[in-house]
Amino acid sequence: MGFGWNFDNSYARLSDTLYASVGLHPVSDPKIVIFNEMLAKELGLSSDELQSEEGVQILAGNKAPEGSFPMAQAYAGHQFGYFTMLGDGRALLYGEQMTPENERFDIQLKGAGRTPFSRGGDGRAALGPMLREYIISEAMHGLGIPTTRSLAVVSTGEKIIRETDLPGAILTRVASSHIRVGTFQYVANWGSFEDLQSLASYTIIRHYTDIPNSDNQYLYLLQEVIKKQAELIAKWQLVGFIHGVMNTDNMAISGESIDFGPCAFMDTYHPETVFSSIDTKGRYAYGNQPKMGLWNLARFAESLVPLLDDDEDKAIEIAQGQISQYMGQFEKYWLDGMRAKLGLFDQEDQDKELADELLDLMEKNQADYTNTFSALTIGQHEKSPLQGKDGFEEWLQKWELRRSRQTQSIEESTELMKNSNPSVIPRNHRVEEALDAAVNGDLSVLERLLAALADPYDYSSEYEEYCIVPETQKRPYRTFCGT
Ligand SMILES: Nc1ncnc2c1ncn2[C@@H]1O[C@H](COP(=O)(O)OP(=O)(O)OP(=O)(O)O)[C@@H](O)[C@H]1O
Ligand SMILES: [Mg+2]
Repeated sequence: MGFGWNFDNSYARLSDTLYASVGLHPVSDPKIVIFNEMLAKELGLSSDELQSEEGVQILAGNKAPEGSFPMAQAYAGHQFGYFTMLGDGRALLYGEQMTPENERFDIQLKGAGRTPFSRGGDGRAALGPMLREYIISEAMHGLGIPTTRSLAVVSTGEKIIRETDLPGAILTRVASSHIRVGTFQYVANWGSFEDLQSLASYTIIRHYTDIPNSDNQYLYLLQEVIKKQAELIAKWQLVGFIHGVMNTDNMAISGESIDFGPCAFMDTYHPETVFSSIDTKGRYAYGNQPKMGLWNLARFAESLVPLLDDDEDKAIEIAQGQISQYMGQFEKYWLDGMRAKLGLFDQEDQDKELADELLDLMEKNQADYTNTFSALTIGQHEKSPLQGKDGFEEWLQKWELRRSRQTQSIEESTELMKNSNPSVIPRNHRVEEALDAAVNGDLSVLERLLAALADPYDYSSEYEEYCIVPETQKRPYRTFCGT
């Protein structure tokens, strides 16, 4: 039956200032480590073929699939506030697969070798971090959060040199596109006005097709991207996800979460939580994510200025007007999500205060964020990390009174909570445990973790072990980037 490749490479039809076509850099002994059969099916691809000898060659970047157009995309970005030229330095885009449902997805290899944008890097990636991206992206998908996906990880059979020698690997990433805020920054800085116009028009056709008949479609694009990011970052906050490296090159215009380098889920609730070893100032701490989203969107708006009005002052004013909507939108998405987490269908003025009081209690008592909500969900308050803590009883009474004031039954409210509060998240110690075992050749731990993460709102006891917080963390959890 063949692989099922059905490429239509629209990005390659744009100006070649946007990308560099690249050759392949074969690896010596590629082997499949993990493969996502469900995703392959959605893409219209044959799992059997892709896992065959020839398929592995394709997933390793040793042989280009039929109809592909291997390229590295150009982009720039603000990294921890500093602007620089970047581009795919270790990623290779095969092209856009058209699915049986006629949807378009980028098929990209991460870790496929050097490109014209590699600067001093080797273009490679290590097995641990690629499996980590696989786990977290699939966990995000399970949680119902827009995200890039992972089709496969193959080991390369080659060592890569970091602080120590590490096994090399390549991730096949699937994304609705890889257009980033940094792509617009690149074109605004180094491309022509026509390049900017064509990238913006292309983005609208690819991601924002519902465009109304408007005089200024680029203004509409700005509006929609702001809304999508407000919604996305609210979702991150609601599950305690910390991206860790929210540089403008890691913000996708589609509204998908992208680049799961040093990310991690928060266990103990605290707004200042940071896991990334390089984020020494806490720029991308949990509580800063909404405003870093705003900062990035301001950079996006700046890139669009030439398209917003012929008069630059007027264009800047228009851009600022849009950017000023973001925080309000974020707060609305967040509060709507928080109401659902608390089993509330309707709205009362005091709801934000009720949620904030619960978060304060968690912060004061170093309570586990996920387990506090799941204990409320199943109504087993004796299991709550806040049980017996000062002020919790009073809070519970207030919450129960609030719940009883709505027309929906307690059963309906509980159902809403079950669909809004994950019982399973990829806890740091579980992710590390799965990675350790996988790097040492035992994939069973990873496979079980992935099965649990596929259905995180399932409150059956099958995966109970993933809800347990370790008694004491040996040392503060740290994640590392770019390895
Ligand atoms: N080993 C490497 N060799 C060459 N370039 C690299 C390497 N590691 C990272 N880069 C480049 O450094 C920049 C920033 O890296 P970052 O960690 O944000 O991205 P990434 O994880 O490689 O990719 P993505 O954002 O596509 O998930 C990117 O341009 C990336 O291509
Ligand atoms: Mg990146």
